[in-house]
Amino acid sequence: MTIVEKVSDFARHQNAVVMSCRDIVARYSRITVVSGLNFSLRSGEMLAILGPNGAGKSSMLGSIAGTVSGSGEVKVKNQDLGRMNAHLRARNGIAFVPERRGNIFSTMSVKENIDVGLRLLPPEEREAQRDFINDLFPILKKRETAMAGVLSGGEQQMLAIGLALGRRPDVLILDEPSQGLAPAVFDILERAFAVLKNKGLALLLAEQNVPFAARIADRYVILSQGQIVLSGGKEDLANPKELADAFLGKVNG
Ligand SMILES: Nc1ncnc2c1ncn2[C@@H]1O[C@H](COP(=O)(O)OP(=O)(O)OP(=O)(O)O)[C@@H](O)[C@H]1O
Repeated sequence: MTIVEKVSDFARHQNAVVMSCRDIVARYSRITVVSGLNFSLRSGEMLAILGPNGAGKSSMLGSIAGTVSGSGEVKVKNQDLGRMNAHLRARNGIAFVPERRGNIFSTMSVKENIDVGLRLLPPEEREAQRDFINDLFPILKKRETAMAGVLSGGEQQMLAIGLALGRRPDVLILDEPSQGLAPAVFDILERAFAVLKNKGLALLLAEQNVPFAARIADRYVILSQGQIVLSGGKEDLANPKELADAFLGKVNG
């Protein structure tokens, strides 16, 4: 491949739709809390799902990742994962970092946690992916023998993301990664997300922290009572306070 072909191949790859979701529904028993959500996500793009407590962000992400009951089409690279369980969705390109780093194993070491993520990769590819994760978050290498449960909140969040990246996903779904973290950690996460976007990952982020989302997201939707009430792009995200005010106004009626 010539350099020109390589560059245009990269550009094509950057623009490709990686995930498309249609008619996403989330429910608990017979109560529907999210319905009729439609969106798509391109390679190298981050979509932020904004909204207050109880808007349905976690339920929406859970329905897409397969951890919350629901329905809808969840296409990743043109394969519909919508009827698969969470485990199969994970094998087919979706990595999910739940709220409060709920995917990490606190009584296992940092290295053992990363091993859990890597186990779905062919053995010969695991060390390169481990190196990638350690380059993204060097603290994970430094603390590899520490128990996950003794890490700081920020370190745990990095581990949760590192674990999720182990299987080299196409889509990384993050539920409020900034929650409870020191602002210094925001910088580390922002840099890491930029690297992941450059690599062509598609990122779906639920956040209540609008200024944090505005630093890294390319587009946003605002969720209220389980429905998208507003959507927009970088131009609105450049003014996170206005957006937060507008969305609180909207949500509050
Ligand atoms: N396990 C559950 N059983 C029943 N209802 C639930 C359950 N989890 C969430 N809900 C309800 O679903 C609705 C959406 O909640 P969800 O947690 O998805 O919102 P959210 O936007 O993620 O808010 P938060 O930021 O507080 O997590 C709320 O009315 C909530 O009470």
